Amino acid sequence: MSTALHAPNAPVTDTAPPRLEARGVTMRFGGLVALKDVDLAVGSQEIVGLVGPNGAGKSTLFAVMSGLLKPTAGRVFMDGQDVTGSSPQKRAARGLSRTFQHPELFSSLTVREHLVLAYRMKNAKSRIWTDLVNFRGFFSAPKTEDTRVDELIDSLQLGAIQHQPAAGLPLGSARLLEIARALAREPRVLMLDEPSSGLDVRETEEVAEVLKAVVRDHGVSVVMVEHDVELVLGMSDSVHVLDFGVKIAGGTPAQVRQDPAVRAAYLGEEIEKPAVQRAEAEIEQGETA
Ligand SMILES: Nc1ncnc2c1ncn2[C@@H]1O[C@H](COP(=O)(O)OP(=O)(O)OP(=O)(O)O)[C@@H](O)[C@H]1O
Repeated sequence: MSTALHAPNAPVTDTAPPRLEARGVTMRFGGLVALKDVDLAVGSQEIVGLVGPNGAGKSTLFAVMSGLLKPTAGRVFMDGQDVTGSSPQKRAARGLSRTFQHPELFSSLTVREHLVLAYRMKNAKSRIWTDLVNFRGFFSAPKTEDTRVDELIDSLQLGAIQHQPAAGLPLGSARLLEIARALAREPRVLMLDEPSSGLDVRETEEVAEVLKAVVRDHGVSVVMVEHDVELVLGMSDSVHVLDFGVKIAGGTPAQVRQDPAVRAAYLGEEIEKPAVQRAEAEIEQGETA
């Protein structure tokens, strides 16, 4: 069964500023330039993929955008508001939610309880502590909370395991739970750190399908760091490629797939030699023969 979810975000017109934007971001760690003058924008209900070889600067850009790191230069904006100096908590209050590469779940709480807790963090903070000492007071939840949690469980296809404790969940389910938990906070932008890490092909496909449905049903924007290039190219509206801290390409998956610099630097393919170079090489070979 699939329940239509109410989109928590008001529709945004085409002229609206990006939901999340990095502008001219440079990050230095001592003498090392981890990011150099990088731009990246995440529009309304857009899926944006960020890829690049190891050490390219993806995690650093993620940290700058989520507020864990303050850039050496450049700015970060949410809906046109400068949030460069804002903490991760303040950005969360503005509608930024993120997952981590290694799901950080409470082993004894059930799948459903994780979502109830996350929902209350956003909507009813004062109830969290009374419920925790009130013998699983989670069960006396108000209707709107139940409805919202049911919607998330349905949307992320967690129904069959909703009463299981997080301990012992397969990694694919744990990742879906992490995404559901991030969505329970009703974000405008969801940042995903390696959503397919450690998953097999079937689980990766499942996560990709669920993510596409999430964007459609929740009206949320997604930006993800991901090593699985095919996954990113297959599901993103736009893809950005970092190499040695520099953004070497950005565009639609088709544009990025064809980009010679990406193919050379990232996909390990040689750029086809221009005709002149080929001719020169042939002459050289002829002379030495
Ligand atoms: N806190 C730090 N202090 C010093 N150098 C750092 C720090 N964080 C990252 N770096 C360096 O910055 C560069 C970019 O690292 P980053 O982790 O952002 O790359 P990445 O693209 O996420 O790599 P990976 O795919 O391996 O996770 C690397 O050379 C890394 O060693």
